[in-house]
Amino acid sequence: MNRWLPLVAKIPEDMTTVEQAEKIVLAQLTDYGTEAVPFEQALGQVLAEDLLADRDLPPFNRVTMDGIAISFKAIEEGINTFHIKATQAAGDEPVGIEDNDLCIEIMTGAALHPSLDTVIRYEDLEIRNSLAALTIHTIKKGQNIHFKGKDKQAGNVVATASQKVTPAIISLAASVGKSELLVRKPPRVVVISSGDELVDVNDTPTTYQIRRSNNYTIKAALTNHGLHAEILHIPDNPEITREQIATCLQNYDVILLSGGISMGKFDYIPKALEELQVNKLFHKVAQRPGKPFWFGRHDNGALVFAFPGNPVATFMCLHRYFLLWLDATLGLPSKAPVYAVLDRYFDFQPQLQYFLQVKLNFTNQGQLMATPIEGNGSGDFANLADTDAFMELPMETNDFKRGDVYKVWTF
Ligand SMILES: Nc1nc2c(c(=O)[nH]1)N[C@H]1C(S)=C(S)[C@@H](COP(=O)(O)OP(=O)(O)OC[C@H]3O[C@@H](n4cnc5c(N)ncnc54)[C@H](O)[C@@H]3O)O[C@H]1N2
Ligand code: MOO
Repeated sequence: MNRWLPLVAKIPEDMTTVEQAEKIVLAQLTDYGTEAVPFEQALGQVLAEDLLADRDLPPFNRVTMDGIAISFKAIEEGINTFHIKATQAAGDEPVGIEDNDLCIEIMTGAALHPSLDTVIRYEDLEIRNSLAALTIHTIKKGQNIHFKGKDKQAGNVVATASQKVTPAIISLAASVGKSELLVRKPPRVVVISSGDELVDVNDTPTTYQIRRSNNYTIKAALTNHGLHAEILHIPDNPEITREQIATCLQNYDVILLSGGISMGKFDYIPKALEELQVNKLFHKVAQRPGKPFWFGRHDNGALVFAFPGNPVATFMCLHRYFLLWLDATLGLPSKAPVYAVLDRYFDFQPQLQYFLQVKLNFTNQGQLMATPIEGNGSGDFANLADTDAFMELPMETNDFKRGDVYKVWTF
C-alpha cells in the first residue's frame, strides 16, 4: 500500500460512509403498533407487554425425586424405617402423616403436604412389605423439594416487554396461562427483484439467464427473524417498474429491492423511486460489497432499501442495515457488537470499508477466531454457504494483521 497516504480515508463526495449510512437508516424508526397473537404464533416476535406469573412458581412445594416423603423430626428422633401410609402421584391431592414413623411414597412433581418436609430417593431406600428402610445416614432437612414461590412469586414479571419471544418465553407463557401475547406489529414487507436475466426457480434459464435467488435469500433471512415477506418480480421496463413500485408504496411499510440500482442502461429503479417521490436519503456507500446501496423514504412513511443485485452485496446490506433497523424499530435493545480475531493476514487497498466473509470458530481457550474465505467477489453466492459472518474492516487501514480484532456481523 501507499504508506504516504493520510490515515483518514478520502471518499468521493457522492458517497456516504458506512457509519453515516447506519445513522441515517436508524433515524427512520417507526412504531407499527401492537397486536395480540396466539402465543404459539409469537415465536420470533417482540413482546409488547410484561409477562406476569399468575401464581407462585412453583405453585406448591414440589417433590423433585421419586421416593418417600417424611417429616425431618423422624430423623432427629433416630427413626430410620417408615411405614408407607399411601402413595401419591403428581397432580394428586397431598396426603399427610400423623406420626413421624409414617411416610408417603411420592412421585416427582407431586405437591408436598405441610406435615412433610423431606424427600428421600428410592436409590437411598430398601422397601419391603410396606416398610421403607433408609440405606444412607446423611439426610438434610428440606432435601429434594423445589419450594413454592422459589423461582417467582405471583405477580412477578417473568419476561419483560421488548424481549424477543424465544422457545423459553413460549414455555413461560404456557406456564402462566397466557394463550395470547401482545407483540409489536412487524412492518409489512415486500421483497422485489428486477432484471430480465432472472427466471423463477422452476423455469429453465436460457444459456444467458440465471435463476433469481436474492428474493428467496432475503425472505428466508426475514423468516429467521420472525418476519413474513411477500415476493414480487419486476421486468426491466420503466413503466411497469414505476407502476409496481407505486402500488407497493401504498400497500407495504417497507420495500426491499434487489438489483437495478447501479449505472446500467436497464437500471430503472433509482429514477422510478425519485419519480414516485421517494426521498433519497443516500445512494452509494463507501463499502464493498454493496457500494450502490440506495435508501429512501416516501412521504407516506414507506421505507425503501434498494440493495445492489449481486447476491453477496444484497446479503451484506440486509444484515448490516435492514436487520439492524428492524430490531431497533421493533424496540429490541441494541445488541452488543460481536468481535473476532482475524486469524491470518489480509490486505485490501481500495478506499472502501470492506466486509470480509469469514468462517468463525472458537478456540479451546474460548476465543472467537475469523478465517477469511474471500470468494470471487460479490457475485459469488456459493461462498456464502461456507461462511458465517462479515468482518467489518475499517476503511482507514489497508493491511489487516493476524491477531487484529474487528467487529463481525453474523448471519
Ligand atoms: N459502471 C458501474 N457498474 C457497476 C457498478 C458501478 O459502480 N459502476 N457497481 C457494481 C456493483 S458494486 C454492483 S453490486 C452491481 C449492482 O448492480 P445493480 O444493483 O444494478 O444490480 P443488477 O445489475 O441488476 O445485478 C447485478 C448482478 O446480480 C444479479 N442479480 C440481480 N438480482 C438478482 C436476484 N434476485 N437473484 C440472483 N441474482 C441477481 C444480476 O443478474 C447481476 O449479475 O453493479 C456493478 N456495476
Ligand atoms: O457492491 Mo458490489 O457488491 O461491490 O459488487
